[in-house]
Amino acid sequence: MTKTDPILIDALTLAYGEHVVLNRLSLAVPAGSITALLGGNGAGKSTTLSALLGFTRAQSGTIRVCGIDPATNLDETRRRVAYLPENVALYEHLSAVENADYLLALSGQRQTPDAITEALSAAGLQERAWNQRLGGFSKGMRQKVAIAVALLREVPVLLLDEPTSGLDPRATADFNALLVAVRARGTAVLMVTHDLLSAADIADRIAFLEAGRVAHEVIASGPERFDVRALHARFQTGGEQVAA
Ligand SMILES: Nc1ncnc2c1ncn2[C@@H]1O[C@H](COP(=O)(O)OP(=O)(O)OP(=O)(O)O)[C@@H](O)[C@H]1O
Repeated sequence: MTKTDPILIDALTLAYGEHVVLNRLSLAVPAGSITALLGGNGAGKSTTLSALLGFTRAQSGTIRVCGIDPATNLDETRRRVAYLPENVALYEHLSAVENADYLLALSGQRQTPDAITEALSAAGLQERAWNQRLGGFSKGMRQKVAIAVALLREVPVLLLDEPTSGLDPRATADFNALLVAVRARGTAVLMVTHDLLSAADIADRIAFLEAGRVAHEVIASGPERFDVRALHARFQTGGEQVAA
């Protein structure tokens, strides 16, 4: 953990009423890296994202997005963050290009039509879909529009909540390839997921959230990838047997 990491959480405690969800949670995501945040249902993964987005306030501890406290400087934080929820919210009656144009305008980061189609292409959306209304789009196609907008915004921080849930293996592989490209641009990526295969394939670090804090963290070393069976076993036993 260094002070310059774009995502920095230190000793964060967050409770809903009496229910302590995050208990002195510490987590850092360096620039140009992907961290997968794993944990059982209700472990506090989405709450962590919510705190980073400034939607939910912690009781104590430190949270910084590119050095900015989301709790006190929401606008500056959101300018630096792209967030993909599990079900991306886009405008059904607008085309892919119009959605991108409108969302970029909302964030004050408008781009030329050429730049938009280039980003949709880079995100893997086929040209025939660029000017179609979103009504008939699959979940994978919607994710591509959303990630194209994130690419165009050139944000230093990307937060994802279960991005591959409901995607078929091919769409998942395509999406993961996009995340790898986003990482190569220097973005800090924090991905909440139950998809152990994707985490093993693309994450640089995997953090296990238990009892409101990171109970275990594994870091990929060189070309070695994580062992999916060992990640799975971690969920079964809560043991310490995960190796990179
Ligand atoms: N707005 C809220 N008010 C009260 N309790 C909440 C609120 N949001 C979440 N919680 C509770 O906080 C705990 C953590 O929820 P959270 O959604 O962060 O878990 P999660 O790890 O993302 O779970 P899942 O894998 O099921 O999505 C849960 O017990 C949940 O019921």
